[in-house]
Amino acid sequence: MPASAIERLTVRYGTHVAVDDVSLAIPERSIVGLVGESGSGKSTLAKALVGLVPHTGTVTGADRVQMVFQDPYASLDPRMTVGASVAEGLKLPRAARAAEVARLLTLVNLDPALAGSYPRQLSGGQRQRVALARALGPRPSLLVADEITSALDVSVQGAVLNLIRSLRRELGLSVLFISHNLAVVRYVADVIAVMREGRLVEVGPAEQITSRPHAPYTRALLDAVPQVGRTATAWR
Ligand SMILES: Nc1ncnc2c1ncn2[C@@H]1O[C@H](COP(=O)(O)OP(=O)(O)OP(=O)(O)O)[C@@H](O)[C@H]1O
Repeated sequence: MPASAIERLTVRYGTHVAVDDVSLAIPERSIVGLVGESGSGKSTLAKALVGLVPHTGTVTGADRVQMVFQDPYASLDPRMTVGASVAEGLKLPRAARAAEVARLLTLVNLDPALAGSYPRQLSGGQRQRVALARALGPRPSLLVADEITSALDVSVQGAVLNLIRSLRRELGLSVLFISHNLAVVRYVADVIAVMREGRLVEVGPAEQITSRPHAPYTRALLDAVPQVGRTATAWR
């Protein structure tokens, strides 16, 4: 049984159909990469999955879902310490919170001493780790990561991708990983879904989609990333 399933999902903004009759399963403990150009409907699909936009069709298995966004600066309150931000979503007695915050920061490979820092004192990569620690607080079974490496320097993108893979392994998380960058998606995902103009063009194992795509559109996306292999190797 999949961790989460989207069936015949349609989202309209006025007369514009942003997501058009999309069905997609996210298997347990797997990372599904959703790739497509800007405006193809990826974020809208994610928002519908977590219940942020009205839609038709059904979504199952998204009751324990958390979402992380592109810009950690925007998602973290600049006036709150890292520790307070991470603690915010925890349903724990006050006395137990500090230990849990330290556990969560350690889980995302941050020094627990950073709990006393403010977002402005951290690098972009560290801020994105804090956003992840905050999302992991409520112990989600499904994580939706929407362009979470797009605002980061290439030099730290790989570390965040490796973190997503290790969180899946250690916590048994399922992940919907959204990016316009096929090289990034290929590195992190088990399954790749390709989206164009609100529709799914094709879905399959990452290896097949990136080596033997069926759709001409996927081939064009691949051709636009000539260094896929080399980039992925550089992140290891
Ligand atoms: N709140 C909104 N109101 C009206 N139209 C919207 C709204 N949000 C998105 N759209 C439109 O819906 C379509 C899909 O947008 P969406 O943001 O889901 O795409 P995306 O693939 O995530 O692209 P990007 O990576 O640029 O965010 C686009 O045509 C966009 O202009």
